[in-house]
Amino acid sequence: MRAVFVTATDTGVGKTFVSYNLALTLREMGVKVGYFKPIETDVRDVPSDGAMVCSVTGQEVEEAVPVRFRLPLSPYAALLEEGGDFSLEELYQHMQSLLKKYEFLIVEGAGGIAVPIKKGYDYARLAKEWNLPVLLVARAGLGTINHTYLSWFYMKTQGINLLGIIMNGFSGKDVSERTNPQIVEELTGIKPLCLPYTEGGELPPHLRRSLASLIGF
Ligand SMILES: Nc1ncnc2c1ncn2[C@@H]1O[C@H](COP(=O)(O)OP(=O)(O)OP(=O)(O)O)[C@@H](O)[C@H]1O
Ligand SMILES: C[C@H](N)[C@H](N)CCCCCC(=O)O
Ligand SMILES: [Mg+2]
Repeated sequence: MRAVFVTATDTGVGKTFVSYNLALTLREMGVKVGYFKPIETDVRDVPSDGAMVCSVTGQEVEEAVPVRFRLPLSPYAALLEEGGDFSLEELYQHMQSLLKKYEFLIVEGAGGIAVPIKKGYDYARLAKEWNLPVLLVARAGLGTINHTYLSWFYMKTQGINLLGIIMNGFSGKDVSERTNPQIVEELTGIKPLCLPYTEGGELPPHLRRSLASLIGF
């Protein structure tokens, strides 16, 4: 496996947090790791997701995030609102060039797995057509059962290779956190990796190693 697609049950769930910690771990393991966020929205000057993970991989943000939009929207909505266009084929070719340059590539979506990139084309279709195995990031607390199950079920219908489910941001303040992991496992058959809310954004080494083991390192 030379790449992974990091998706989520929604926006703001921790895809970049997970990508950052994965990149850190692979770099520490001596792996030449790259990051690719094909499209980033909500960009004023420098793409924040790209800047965050490129601070670890050492890439130019321009290489990691080729398509940017200003408004905080899905890529498709941003196209409708801001105009312009981009080629999915060119983005795929860019990924191929990055796969030649790096030993492992972390690819991040925008928002959740069903977010539209163009009319009739969402991130599930991109992951499938780009032949990328997937990590699903989910929230830890109340509401995550529904979101996680729906995302898992949708990916199953699309024939996506789901490597793991990461439940992210355990705070100990939400009573549902006690049972959510068990219920998600019962519903999906996948034992989730549970990550705590972590000030500063860098997980402790043992949890970063658990993350890396999900992608075979
Ligand atoms: N486990 C965590 N501990 C502490 N802060 C976290 C954790 N996970 C995510 N965050 C913070 O929550 C916010 C949202 O996380 P993140 O940016 O990774 O979401 P995302 O899924 O990448 O969102 P988008 O769809 O915009 O790409 C960020 O400020 C991030 O630093
Ligand atoms: C702007 C945000 N940070 C993400 N990049 C895009 C989230 C799109 C969500 C679309 C939706 O699910 O309604
Ligand atoms: Mg992100």
